[in-house]
Amino acid sequence: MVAKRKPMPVAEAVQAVMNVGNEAKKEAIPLANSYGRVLAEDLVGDHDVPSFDRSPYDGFAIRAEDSTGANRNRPVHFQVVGEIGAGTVFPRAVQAGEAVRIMTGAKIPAGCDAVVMLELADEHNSDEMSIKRALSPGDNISFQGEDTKKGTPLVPKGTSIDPGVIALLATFGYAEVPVAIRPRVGIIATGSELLEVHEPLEPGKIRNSNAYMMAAQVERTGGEPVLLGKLPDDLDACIEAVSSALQEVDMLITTGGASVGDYDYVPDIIERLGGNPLFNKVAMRPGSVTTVAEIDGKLFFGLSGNPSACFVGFELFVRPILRRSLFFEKPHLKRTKATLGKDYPKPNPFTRFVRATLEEDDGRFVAKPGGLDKSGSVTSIAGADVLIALPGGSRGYETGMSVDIFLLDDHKGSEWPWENIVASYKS
Ligand SMILES: Nc1nc2c(c(=O)[nH]1)N[C@H]1C(S)=C(S)[C@@H](COP(=O)(O)OP(=O)(O)OC[C@H]3O[C@@H](n4cnc5c(N)ncnc54)[C@H](O)[C@@H]3O)O[C@H]1N2
Ligand code: MOO
Repeated sequence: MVAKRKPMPVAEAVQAVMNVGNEAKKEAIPLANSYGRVLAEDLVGDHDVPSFDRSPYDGFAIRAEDSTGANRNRPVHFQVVGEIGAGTVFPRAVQAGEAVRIMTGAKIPAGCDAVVMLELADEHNSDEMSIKRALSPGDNISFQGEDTKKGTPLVPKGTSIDPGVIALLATFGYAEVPVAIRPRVGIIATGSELLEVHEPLEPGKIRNSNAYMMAAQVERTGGEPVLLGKLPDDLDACIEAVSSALQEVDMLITTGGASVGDYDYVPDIIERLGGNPLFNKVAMRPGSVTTVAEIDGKLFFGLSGNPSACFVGFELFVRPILRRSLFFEKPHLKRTKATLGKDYPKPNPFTRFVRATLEEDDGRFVAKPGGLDKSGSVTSIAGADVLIALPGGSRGYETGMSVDIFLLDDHKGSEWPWENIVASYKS
Protein backbone atom coordinates (compact mmCIF):
# COMPACT_ATOMS: atom_id res chain seq x y z
CA MET A 1 0.00 0.00 0.00
CA VAL A 2 1.30 3.38 -0.98
CA ALA A 3 1.13 6.01 1.77
CA LYS A 4 -1.38 8.69 0.92
CA ARG A 5 0.09 12.11 0.44
CA LYS A 6 -1.60 15.23 1.72
CA PRO A 7 -1.71 18.01 -0.86
CA MET A 8 -0.52 21.40 0.35
CA PRO A 9 -2.23 24.52 -1.04
CA VAL A 10 -0.08 26.18 -3.73
CA ALA A 11 0.53 29.46 -1.91
CA GLU A 12 1.53 27.65 1.25
CA ALA A 13 3.91 25.41 -0.67
CA VAL A 14 5.52 28.38 -2.43
CA GLN A 15 5.93 30.09 0.94
CA ALA A 16 7.50 26.97 2.44
CA VAL A 17 10.20 27.12 -0.23
CA MET A 18 10.70 30.85 0.21
CA ASN A 19 11.18 30.36 3.96
CA VAL A 20 14.33 28.38 3.30
CA GLY A 21 17.10 30.97 3.45
CA ASN A 22 19.01 31.36 0.21
CA GLU A 23 21.44 34.17 0.62
CA ALA A 24 22.20 36.29 -2.41
CA LYS A 25 25.91 36.81 -3.07
CA LYS A 26 27.67 39.32 -5.26
CA GLU A 27 30.70 39.66 -7.51
CA ALA A 28 32.17 42.41 -9.68
CA ILE A 29 32.24 41.96 -13.45
CA PRO A 30 33.21 44.23 -16.38
CA LEU A 31 30.46 46.57 -17.54
CA ALA A 32 30.57 45.18 -21.07
CA ASN A 33 29.58 41.73 -19.75
CA SER A 34 26.84 42.89 -17.44
CA TYR A 35 23.82 42.91 -19.75
CA GLY A 36 21.20 40.47 -18.45
CA ARG A 37 22.83 40.14 -15.03
CA VAL A 38 21.22 41.44 -11.85
CA LEU A 39 22.40 44.55 -10.03
CA ALA A 40 23.65 43.66 -6.54
CA GLU A 41 23.80 47.18 -5.09
CA ASP A 42 21.51 50.19 -5.29
CA LEU A 43 22.66 52.58 -7.99
CA VAL A 44 22.76 56.13 -6.66
CA GLY A 45 24.07 58.99 -8.79
CA ASP A 46 27.30 60.32 -7.26
CA HIS A 47 27.29 63.47 -9.38
CA ASP A 48 24.81 65.72 -11.14
CA VAL A 49 23.86 64.82 -14.72
CA PRO A 50 24.78 66.76 -16.66
CA SER A 51 27.64 67.76 -14.39
CA PHE A 52 27.90 71.23 -15.97
CA ASP A 53 25.56 73.62 -17.79
CA ARG A 54 25.84 72.79 -21.49
CA SER A 55 24.47 73.74 -24.84
CA PRO A 56 21.72 71.55 -26.29
CA TYR A 57 22.24 73.15 -29.72
CA ASP A 58 24.86 74.26 -32.16
CA GLY A 59 24.75 78.05 -31.90
CA PHE A 60 26.16 81.04 -30.06
CA ALA A 61 26.43 81.42 -26.30
CA ILE A 62 25.62 84.98 -25.21
CA ARG A 63 24.62 87.07 -22.22
CA ALA A 64 20.82 87.28 -22.54
CA GLU A 65 20.77 90.87 -21.30
CA ASP A 66 22.86 91.90 -24.31
CA SER A 67 20.00 90.84 -26.62
CA THR A 68 17.43 93.13 -25.00
CA GLY A 69 15.31 94.92 -27.58
CA ALA A 70 16.46 92.86 -30.55
CA ASN A 71 13.79 92.62 -33.26
CA ARG A 72 13.42 92.24 -36.99
CA ASN A 73 13.96 95.93 -37.66
CA ARG A 74 16.70 96.39 -35.12
CA PRO A 75 18.99 93.37 -34.95
CA VAL A 76 21.52 93.29 -32.13
CA HIS A 77 25.11 92.62 -33.14
CA PHE A 78 27.66 90.50 -31.27
CA GLN A 79 31.36 90.09 -31.61
CA VAL A 80 32.23 86.39 -31.96
CA VAL A 81 35.27 85.90 -29.73
CA GLY A 82 35.89 82.18 -30.09
CA GLU A 83 34.55 78.75 -30.89
CA ILE A 84 34.16 75.67 -28.69
CA GLY A 85 33.11 72.14 -29.48
CA ALA A 86 31.87 69.54 -27.00
CA GLY A 87 34.67 68.65 -24.61
CA THR A 88 36.35 72.04 -24.92
CA VAL A 89 36.07 74.78 -22.30
CA PHE A 90 36.17 78.49 -23.20
CA PRO A 91 39.10 79.90 -21.22
CA ARG A 92 37.70 83.21 -19.93
CA ALA A 93 34.50 84.94 -18.90
CA VAL A 94 32.48 86.40 -21.76
CA GLN A 95 32.04 90.18 -21.69
CA ALA A 96 29.19 92.48 -22.78
CA GLY A 97 28.45 92.28 -26.50
CA GLU A 98 30.51 89.12 -27.00
CA ALA A 99 29.36 85.74 -28.27
CA VAL A 100 31.08 82.33 -28.39
CA ARG A 101 30.30 79.97 -31.24
CA ILE A 102 29.35 76.79 -29.35
CA MET A 103 28.53 73.24 -30.41
CA THR A 104 26.00 70.86 -28.90
CA GLY A 105 27.30 69.38 -25.66
CA ALA A 106 29.91 72.07 -24.96
CA LYS A 107 30.08 73.72 -21.54
CA ILE A 108 28.43 77.14 -21.41
CA PRO A 109 31.21 79.73 -21.05
CA ALA A 110 31.37 81.73 -17.82
CA GLY A 111 29.27 84.90 -18.11
CA CYS A 112 26.84 83.43 -20.68
CA ASP A 113 23.29 82.44 -19.80
CA ALA A 114 21.60 81.75 -23.14
CA VAL A 115 22.23 80.11 -26.50
CA VAL A 116 21.01 81.28 -29.91
CA MET A 117 20.54 78.47 -32.42
CA LEU A 118 22.78 78.74 -35.48
CA GLU A 119 19.71 78.92 -37.74
CA LEU A 120 18.49 82.06 -35.94
CA ALA A 121 21.77 83.99 -36.13
CA ASP A 122 22.91 86.02 -39.13
CA GLU A 123 26.62 85.50 -39.51
CA HIS A 124 28.25 88.50 -41.16
CA ASN A 125 31.80 87.22 -41.07
CA SER A 126 33.82 84.95 -38.82
CA ASP A 127 33.82 87.40 -35.94
CA GLU A 128 30.41 89.03 -36.12
CA MET A 129 26.81 87.87 -35.96
CA SER A 130 23.44 89.44 -35.21
CA ILE A 131 20.09 88.25 -33.91
CA LYS A 132 16.57 89.57 -34.45
CA ARG A 133 14.97 88.28 -31.27
CA ALA A 134 15.74 88.89 -27.60
CA LEU A 135 16.54 85.94 -25.35
CA SER A 136 15.82 85.43 -21.66
CA PRO A 137 18.35 84.08 -19.18
CA GLY A 138 18.31 80.27 -19.32
CA ASP A 139 17.05 80.04 -22.90
CA ASN A 140 18.44 76.95 -24.66
CA ILE A 141 20.58 75.73 -21.81
CA SER A 142 20.78 72.20 -20.47
CA PHE A 143 21.26 72.88 -16.81
CA GLN A 144 23.58 71.01 -14.49
CA GLY A 145 21.56 68.35 -12.65
CA GLU A 146 18.46 68.68 -14.84
CA ASP A 147 18.58 64.99 -15.73
CA THR A 148 19.39 63.82 -12.23
CA LYS A 149 20.87 65.33 -9.09
CA LYS A 150 23.76 63.93 -7.10
CA GLY A 151 22.46 61.53 -4.46
CA THR A 152 19.29 60.53 -6.30
CA PRO A 153 18.50 56.79 -6.03
CA LEU A 154 18.27 55.61 -9.64
CA VAL A 155 18.06 51.83 -9.85
CA PRO A 156 17.46 49.51 -6.89
CA LYS A 157 19.50 46.38 -6.43
CA GLY A 158 17.73 43.31 -7.72
CA THR A 159 17.04 44.93 -11.09
CA SER A 160 17.89 43.13 -14.32
CA ILE A 161 20.57 45.05 -16.13
CA ASP A 162 19.05 46.24 -19.38
CA PRO A 163 20.43 48.74 -21.90
CA GLY A 164 19.04 51.70 -19.93
CA VAL A 165 20.68 50.51 -16.72
CA ILE A 166 23.94 49.96 -18.63
CA ALA A 167 23.79 53.59 -19.81
CA LEU A 168 23.51 54.70 -16.18
CA LEU A 169 26.30 52.43 -14.99
CA ALA A 170 28.55 53.86 -17.69
CA THR A 171 27.47 57.42 -16.85
CA PHE A 172 28.51 56.93 -13.24
CA GLY A 173 31.82 55.28 -13.98
CA TYR A 174 31.11 51.65 -13.20
CA ALA A 175 33.90 49.97 -15.17
CA GLU A 176 33.17 47.05 -12.85
CA VAL A 177 29.59 46.31 -11.91
CA PRO A 178 28.45 44.64 -8.68
CA VAL A 179 26.13 41.84 -9.79
CA ALA A 180 24.48 38.88 -8.13
CA ILE A 181 26.42 35.66 -8.48
CA ARG A 182 24.32 33.38 -10.64
CA PRO A 183 23.32 30.46 -8.41
CA ARG A 184 24.36 27.13 -9.86
CA VAL A 185 21.31 24.96 -10.37
CA GLY A 186 21.96 21.28 -10.94
CA ILE A 187 19.59 19.36 -13.21
CA ILE A 188 19.26 15.57 -13.24
CA ALA A 189 16.74 13.68 -15.34
CA THR A 190 15.66 10.27 -14.11
CA GLY A 191 13.98 7.43 -15.94
CA SER A 192 15.13 4.32 -17.80
CA GLU A 193 13.00 5.38 -20.75
CA LEU A 194 15.16 8.41 -21.47
CA LEU A 195 17.37 8.71 -24.52
CA GLU A 196 19.93 11.37 -25.19
CA VAL A 197 18.82 14.04 -27.60
CA HIS A 198 21.06 12.75 -30.40
CA GLU A 199 19.89 9.14 -30.10
CA PRO A 200 17.37 7.60 -32.50
CA LEU A 201 14.00 6.61 -31.06
CA GLU A 202 13.52 3.06 -29.82
CA PRO A 203 10.31 1.30 -28.77
CA GLY A 204 9.11 2.53 -25.37
CA LYS A 205 11.74 5.24 -25.14
CA ILE A 206 11.60 9.02 -25.39
CA ARG A 207 14.21 11.74 -25.56
CA ASN A 208 15.11 13.68 -22.45
CA SER A 209 13.49 17.03 -23.14
CA ASN A 210 12.87 18.21 -19.56
CA ALA A 211 16.52 18.67 -18.67
CA TYR A 212 17.12 21.06 -21.56
CA MET A 213 13.82 22.84 -21.00
CA MET A 214 14.73 23.44 -17.37
CA ALA A 215 18.25 24.55 -18.23
CA ALA A 216 16.62 27.24 -20.36
CA GLN A 217 14.22 28.12 -17.55
CA VAL A 218 17.15 28.46 -15.16
CA GLU A 219 18.90 30.75 -17.62
CA ARG A 220 15.80 32.83 -18.22
CA THR A 221 15.47 33.24 -14.46
CA GLY A 222 19.09 34.35 -14.11
CA GLY A 223 20.73 31.22 -12.70
CA GLU A 224 23.49 29.05 -14.10
CA PRO A 225 22.23 25.66 -15.20
CA VAL A 226 24.48 22.68 -14.56
CA LEU A 227 23.33 19.72 -16.63
CA LEU A 228 24.24 16.59 -14.71
CA GLY A 229 22.93 14.02 -17.16
CA LYS A 230 20.27 11.37 -16.82
CA LEU A 231 19.92 8.36 -14.58
CA PRO A 232 18.22 5.00 -14.99
CA ASP A 233 15.60 3.93 -12.46
CA ASP A 234 18.12 2.58 -9.99
CA LEU A 235 17.75 3.81 -6.45
CA ASP A 236 21.38 3.48 -5.37
CA ALA A 237 22.63 5.20 -8.50
CA CYS A 238 20.13 8.01 -7.93
CA ILE A 239 21.11 8.46 -4.29
CA GLU A 240 24.79 8.53 -5.19
CA ALA A 241 24.21 11.04 -7.99
CA VAL A 242 21.99 13.35 -5.94
CA SER A 243 24.37 13.26 -3.00
CA SER A 244 27.42 14.18 -5.07
CA ALA A 245 25.48 16.78 -7.10
CA LEU A 246 24.47 18.54 -3.90
CA GLN A 247 28.15 19.12 -3.09
CA GLU A 248 28.62 20.92 -6.39
CA VAL A 249 25.59 23.15 -6.84
CA ASP A 250 23.53 25.70 -4.90
CA MET A 251 20.24 23.91 -5.53
CA LEU A 252 19.29 20.72 -7.31
CA ILE A 253 16.36 19.72 -9.49
CA THR A 254 15.43 16.25 -10.57
CA THR A 255 12.68 15.44 -13.01
CA GLY A 256 10.72 12.21 -12.95
CA GLY A 257 10.18 9.61 -10.29
CA ALA A 258 8.21 11.94 -8.05
CA SER A 259 4.96 9.98 -8.09
CA VAL A 260 3.94 6.74 -6.38
CA GLY A 261 5.07 4.17 -8.93
CA ASP A 262 7.45 1.29 -8.36
CA TYR A 263 10.39 3.24 -9.73
CA ASP A 264 9.47 6.64 -8.31
CA TYR A 265 12.46 7.10 -6.05
CA VAL A 266 12.28 10.77 -5.06
CA PRO A 267 10.74 10.07 -1.63
CA ASP A 268 13.36 7.37 -0.93
CA ILE A 269 16.21 9.61 -2.01
CA ILE A 270 15.09 12.31 0.38
CA GLU A 271 14.71 9.85 3.20
CA ARG A 272 17.99 8.06 2.62
CA LEU A 273 19.90 11.33 2.45
CA GLY A 274 18.30 12.54 5.69
CA GLY A 275 16.47 15.38 3.97
CA ASN A 276 13.74 17.46 5.52
CA PRO A 277 10.69 17.27 3.22
CA LEU A 278 8.78 20.55 2.87
CA PHE A 279 5.94 18.92 0.93
CA ASN A 280 5.41 15.98 -1.39
CA LYS A 281 2.12 16.92 -3.02
CA VAL A 282 0.64 20.25 -4.02
CA ALA A 283 -3.04 21.07 -4.59
CA MET A 284 -2.47 22.04 -8.19
CA ARG A 285 -2.55 20.68 -11.71
CA PRO A 286 -0.31 20.00 -13.43
CA GLY A 287 2.52 19.30 -11.04
CA SER A 288 0.61 17.82 -8.13
CA VAL A 289 3.48 15.44 -7.42
CA THR A 290 5.97 18.28 -6.96
CA THR A 291 8.17 17.44 -4.00
CA VAL A 292 10.60 19.76 -2.28
CA ALA A 293 13.04 19.03 0.51
CA GLU A 294 16.01 20.54 2.20
CA ILE A 295 19.01 18.25 2.09
CA ASP A 296 22.32 19.30 3.67
CA GLY A 297 21.06 22.87 3.83
CA LYS A 298 20.29 22.98 0.11
CA LEU A 299 17.01 22.94 -1.72
CA PHE A 300 16.17 19.78 -3.59
CA PHE A 301 13.27 19.97 -6.06
CA GLY A 302 11.74 16.73 -7.23
CA LEU A 303 9.70 17.88 -10.19
CA SER A 304 7.34 15.75 -12.15
CA GLY A 305 8.58 13.87 -15.19
CA ASN A 306 5.57 15.00 -17.17
CA PRO A 307 6.89 17.88 -19.27
CA SER A 308 4.10 20.38 -18.64
CA ALA A 309 4.01 19.55 -14.94
CA CYS A 310 7.77 19.92 -14.77
CA PHE A 311 7.57 23.29 -16.54
CA VAL A 312 4.89 24.64 -14.21
CA GLY A 313 6.62 23.23 -11.13
CA PHE A 314 9.75 25.14 -12.08
CA GLU A 315 7.97 28.45 -12.67
CA LEU A 316 6.01 28.30 -9.42
CA PHE A 317 8.58 26.87 -7.03
CA VAL A 318 12.11 27.17 -8.40
CA ARG A 319 11.89 30.54 -10.10
CA PRO A 320 10.99 32.65 -7.05
CA ILE A 321 13.66 31.28 -4.72
CA LEU A 322 16.21 31.55 -7.51
CA ARG A 323 15.22 35.16 -8.08
CA ARG A 324 15.36 35.81 -4.35
CA SER A 325 18.95 34.61 -4.35
CA LEU A 326 19.58 37.09 -7.16
CA PHE A 327 18.42 40.02 -4.96
CA PHE A 328 15.06 40.39 -6.74
CA GLU A 329 12.54 42.19 -4.54
CA LYS A 330 9.64 40.75 -6.51
CA PRO A 331 10.69 37.24 -7.35
CA HIS A 332 7.40 35.75 -8.50
CA LEU A 333 5.88 35.66 -11.97
CA LYS A 334 4.13 38.90 -12.83
CA ARG A 335 0.38 38.60 -12.48
CA THR A 336 -2.36 40.46 -14.26
CA LYS A 337 -5.94 39.96 -15.45
CA ALA A 338 -7.13 38.79 -18.83
CA THR A 339 -10.30 37.63 -20.49
CA LEU A 340 -10.60 33.90 -21.00
CA GLY A 341 -10.53 33.35 -24.76
CA LYS A 342 -11.88 29.80 -24.84
CA ASP A 343 -14.21 27.70 -22.69
CA TYR A 344 -12.48 25.58 -20.09
CA PRO A 345 -15.26 23.22 -19.09
CA LYS A 346 -13.21 20.69 -17.08
CA PRO A 347 -13.85 21.23 -13.34
CA ASN A 348 -11.04 20.31 -10.97
CA PRO A 349 -10.74 20.26 -7.20
CA PHE A 350 -7.19 21.66 -7.52
CA THR A 351 -6.04 25.03 -8.86
CA ARG A 352 -5.10 24.67 -12.49
CA PHE A 353 -2.29 26.45 -14.30
CA VAL A 354 -3.21 26.38 -17.96
CA ARG A 355 -0.68 27.16 -20.66
CA ALA A 356 -2.07 29.84 -22.92
CA THR A 357 -1.26 32.43 -25.52
CA LEU A 358 -1.91 36.08 -24.87
CA GLU A 359 -3.45 38.29 -27.51
CA GLU A 360 -4.87 41.75 -27.55
CA ASP A 361 -8.42 42.30 -28.68
CA ASP A 362 -9.86 45.78 -28.67
CA GLY A 363 -7.45 46.94 -25.96
CA ARG A 364 -8.06 43.94 -23.70
CA PHE A 365 -5.77 41.01 -23.05
CA VAL A 366 -7.28 37.69 -24.05
CA ALA A 367 -5.70 34.48 -22.77
CA LYS A 368 -6.40 31.44 -24.90
CA PRO A 369 -5.57 27.95 -23.66
CA GLY A 370 -3.64 26.29 -26.45
CA GLY A 371 -2.70 22.75 -27.41
CA LEU A 372 -3.24 19.56 -25.50
CA ASP A 373 -3.99 20.37 -21.88
CA LYS A 374 -2.44 17.28 -20.32
CA SER A 375 0.49 17.30 -17.95
CA GLY A 376 2.27 14.84 -20.23
CA SER A 377 2.00 17.20 -23.18
CA VAL A 378 5.17 18.78 -24.45
CA THR A 379 3.92 20.71 -27.46
CA SER A 380 1.69 23.15 -25.58
CA ILE A 381 4.64 24.59 -23.65
CA ALA A 382 6.20 26.07 -26.75
CA GLY A 383 4.48 29.32 -27.59
CA ALA A 384 2.78 29.68 -24.21
CA ASP A 385 2.94 33.31 -23.15
CA VAL A 386 1.15 32.90 -19.85
CA LEU A 387 -0.24 30.49 -17.31
CA ILE A 388 -3.91 31.05 -16.61
CA ALA A 389 -4.65 30.33 -12.95
CA LEU A 390 -8.08 28.73 -12.60
CA PRO A 391 -9.02 28.24 -8.94
CA GLY A 392 -10.12 24.74 -8.03
CA GLY A 393 -13.80 24.04 -7.58
CA SER A 394 -16.73 22.21 -8.98
CA ARG A 395 -17.35 24.29 -12.08
CA GLY A 396 -15.68 24.98 -15.37
CA TYR A 397 -14.88 28.39 -16.85
CA GLU A 398 -16.50 30.14 -19.80
CA THR A 399 -15.18 32.35 -22.57
CA GLY A 400 -15.31 36.00 -21.53
CA MET A 401 -14.73 35.42 -17.82
CA SER A 402 -12.03 37.46 -16.13
CA VAL A 403 -9.09 35.30 -15.07
CA ASP A 404 -5.73 35.75 -13.39
CA ILE A 405 -2.74 35.19 -15.62
CA PHE A 406 0.95 34.85 -14.87
CA LEU A 407 3.35 36.19 -17.48
CA LEU A 408 6.05 33.71 -18.39
CA ASP A 409 8.44 36.25 -19.80
CA ASP A 410 9.21 39.53 -18.06
CA HIS A 411 8.98 41.44 -21.29
CA LYS A 412 5.81 39.97 -22.73
CA GLY A 413 3.26 42.34 -24.13
CA SER A 414 1.35 42.67 -27.32
CA GLU A 415 3.36 43.78 -30.30
CA TRP A 416 2.56 47.13 -31.75
CA PRO A 417 0.52 47.08 -34.93
CA TRP A 418 3.56 48.71 -36.46
CA GLU A 419 2.20 49.35 -39.97
CA ASN A 420 -0.79 51.24 -38.50
CA ILE A 421 1.47 53.31 -36.35
CA VAL A 422 3.76 54.16 -39.23
CA ALA A 423 0.69 55.09 -41.29
CA SER A 424 -0.75 57.30 -38.58
CA TYR A 425 2.53 59.18 -38.12
CA LYS A 426 3.04 60.08 -41.78
CA SER A 427 3.68 63.76 -41.63
N1 LIG B 1 -1.10 5.84 -9.45
C1 LIG B 1 -0.77 7.09 -9.70
N2 LIG B 1 -0.10 7.37 -10.82
C2 LIG B 1 0.25 8.63 -11.09
C3 LIG B 1 -0.11 9.64 -10.19
C4 LIG B 1 -0.77 9.34 -9.03
O1 LIG B 1 -1.10 10.21 -8.20
N3 LIG B 1 -1.09 8.04 -8.81
N4 LIG B 1 0.22 10.94 -10.52
C5 LIG B 1 0.30 11.23 -11.92
C6 LIG B 1 0.76 12.57 -12.10
S1 LIG B 1 -0.34 13.76 -11.73
C7 LIG B 1 1.97 12.85 -12.60
S2 LIG B 1 2.42 14.44 -12.89
C8 LIG B 1 2.94 11.81 -12.91
C9 LIG B 1 4.27 12.17 -12.31
O2 LIG B 1 5.15 11.15 -12.48
P1 LIG B 1 6.67 11.22 -12.09
O3 LIG B 1 7.05 12.56 -11.60
O4 LIG B 1 6.94 10.10 -11.20
O5 LIG B 1 7.38 11.08 -13.48
P2 LIG B 1 7.66 9.76 -14.31
O6 LIG B 1 6.68 8.72 -13.96
O7 LIG B 1 9.08 9.47 -14.18
O8 LIG B 1 7.36 10.31 -15.74
C10 LIG B 1 6.12 10.81 -16.11
C11 LIG B 1 6.08 10.96 -17.61
O9 LIG B 1 7.02 11.94 -18.01
C12 LIG B 1 7.98 11.39 -18.93
N5 LIG B 1 9.30 11.95 -18.64
C13 LIG B 1 10.03 11.68 -17.55
N6 LIG B 1 11.21 12.34 -17.60
C14 LIG B 1 11.21 13.03 -18.72
C15 LIG B 1 12.16 13.90 -19.34
N7 LIG B 1 13.34 14.14 -18.76
N8 LIG B 1 11.86 14.46 -20.53
C16 LIG B 1 10.65 14.18 -21.12
N9 LIG B 1 9.71 13.39 -20.57
C17 LIG B 1 9.99 12.79 -19.41
C18 LIG B 1 7.92 9.93 -18.65
O10 LIG B 1 8.38 9.15 -19.70
C19 LIG B 1 6.46 9.70 -18.34
O11 LIG B 1 5.71 9.62 -19.53
O12 LIG B 1 2.54 10.57 -12.40
C20 LIG B 1 1.18 10.23 -12.67
N10 LIG B 1 0.95 8.91 -12.23
O1 MOO C 1 1.23 16.31 -11.11
MO1 MOO C 1 0.37 15.80 -12.38
O2 MOO C 1 1.17 16.89 -13.36
O3 MOO C 1 -0.84 16.84 -11.54
O4 MOO C 1 -0.66 16.06 -13.67
